[in-house]
Amino acid sequence: MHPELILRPQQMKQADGLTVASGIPGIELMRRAGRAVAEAAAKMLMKEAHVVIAAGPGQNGGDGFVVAALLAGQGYRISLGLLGRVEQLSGDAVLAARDWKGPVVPIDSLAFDEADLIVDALFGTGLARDLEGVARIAVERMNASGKPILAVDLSSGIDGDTGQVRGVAVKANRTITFAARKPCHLLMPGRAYCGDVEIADIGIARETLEATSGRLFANTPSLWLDKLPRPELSSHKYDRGHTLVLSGGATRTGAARLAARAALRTGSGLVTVASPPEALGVNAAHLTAIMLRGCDGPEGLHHILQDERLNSLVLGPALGVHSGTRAMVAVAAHARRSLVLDADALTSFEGLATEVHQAFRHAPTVLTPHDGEFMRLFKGHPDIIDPESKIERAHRAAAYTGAVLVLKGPDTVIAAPDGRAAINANGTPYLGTAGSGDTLCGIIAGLMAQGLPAFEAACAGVWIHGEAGASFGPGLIAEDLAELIPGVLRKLLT
Ligand SMILES: NC(=O)C1=CN([C@@H]2O[C@H](COP(=O)(O)OP(=O)(O)OC[C@H]3O[C@@H](n4cnc5c(N)ncnc54)[C@H](O)[C@@H]3O)[C@@H](O)[C@H]2O)[C@@H](O)CC1
Ligand SMILES: Nc1ncnc2c1ncn2[C@@H]1O[C@H](COP(=O)(O)OP(=O)(O)O)[C@@H](O)[C@H]1O
Ligand SMILES: [K+]
Repeated sequence: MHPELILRPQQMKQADGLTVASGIPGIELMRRAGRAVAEAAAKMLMKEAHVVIAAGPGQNGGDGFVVAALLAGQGYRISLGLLGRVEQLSGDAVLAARDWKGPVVPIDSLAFDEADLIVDALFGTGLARDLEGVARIAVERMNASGKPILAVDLSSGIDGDTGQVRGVAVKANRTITFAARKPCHLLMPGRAYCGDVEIADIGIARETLEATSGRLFANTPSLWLDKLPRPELSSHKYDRGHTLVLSGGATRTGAARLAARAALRTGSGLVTVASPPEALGVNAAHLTAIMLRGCDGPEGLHHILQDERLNSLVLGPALGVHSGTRAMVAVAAHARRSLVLDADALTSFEGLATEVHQAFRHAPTVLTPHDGEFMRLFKGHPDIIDPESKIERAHRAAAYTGAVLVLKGPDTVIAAPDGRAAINANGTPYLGTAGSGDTLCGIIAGLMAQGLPAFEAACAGVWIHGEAGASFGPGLIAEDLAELIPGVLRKLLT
């Protein structure tokens, strides 16, 4: 299985162009695109149903004309409204419009609430500004109709690159996109606006997509499954790594134990919680398979790390926001072990991002901020926090720090300093529960302990975490997550 490539709108345009240059005319691509949409529409419809098609001024509108002609040929009743005038069409849309022999009405005279199905062919990847005036009203009327909506390529009003709403956007039930998904199909809120997304093959070769894509992927197992650790017959626990998780003080120990248990469940051969002296008692009372060591501040950590077998560290959950935590991070980075930094380890650097500039380029390091932690860490760095694209923000932060960035949320983006990135979409809102992020740290560290490189460990960790949460659903608490990991791994590995 190849990893699923995600193409940004500009790259898709380039892939279209290369395909045309290779001998497939643009109108042929458009006919194939329209046919895929018409087939999907037909499956949603009863005989002689009424289909209302909203066509835009560009090539997305051209697809709409193809759909109209094909569905009319199959006996469906078609109303087609155009934003703009037929004489203003350009490119392949001119040819597509000629295939449609029925009337073309102004878009504001379409009766969306009389439709059995609305086909949204207003805008696709060429959306260039916020929707206003007639276009905006048309989208608002489509949404208000309550009728099922099938979007062509993407929901009109959604920015293909960022997934953001440009003024207003169509709430589609389904989307048929072409050749590859675009970032907006995975990033929020675009993912919610596009509904169920299906990729239609219109004859653009995999090599063409590879040549134009910028190493952006959907985070699915095909991206990392071949690298997932599988213990060999002869292997013992010392071959499977040793994860060290730093605990907070006596009243803040749960986060470390959640991470530690997740690392153990993910297959780290050994896991140790390193605890401040005053919290040893409470940690001891709650740990069984996981080992425990006293660790007094940065010097304590430095001392423990003399043991070379400790090859993967988690620092941050409930560690406290202060200079001591910054000093621990410095010790850990200097020790050049695999490292996951989260929560307080990130927030302790609020406004001090220059201290982590290129700090992590020497060893596999993963930073796992949610949006709030990200904004705090990179405060004063508009070049990193201002881009509208979440992918761009993660890319820039990864390049700045030398670490793999896991920018969390319903659309977690994982970006490596070398330019690779993946968008995750398998989670569930039930993962938004106290301690869920601590568990994620443990999964990623546990995978790195077993030798997975940082980017693959981060991607696999985010996916496994998402899958575990989704398999449980309502009532999920962080304690459940570690216990759900074996079920997810079993499906992946057998
Ligand atoms: N041969 C081709 O060119 C193919 C094109 N395809 C379709 O073409 C689409 C991309 O076509 P385009 O690049 O023409 O882009 P779009 O059709 O998405 O939109 C561009 C048009 O909308 C106008 N526009 C942009 N933002 C606007 C706004 N806010 N309000 C009003 N007007 C606005 C632009 O001036 C331009 O006329 C894809 O999404 C896909 O559906 C597919 O059929 C595959 C083949
Ligand atoms: N709506 C959602 N859909 C999918 N995943 C989510 C959603 N909300 C939160 N998550 C995930 O849950 C985890 C929460 O982590 P975090 O915010 O650090 O919580 P905590 O600090 O309480 O552990 C992250 O992995 C995040 O991606
Ligand atoms: K559309």
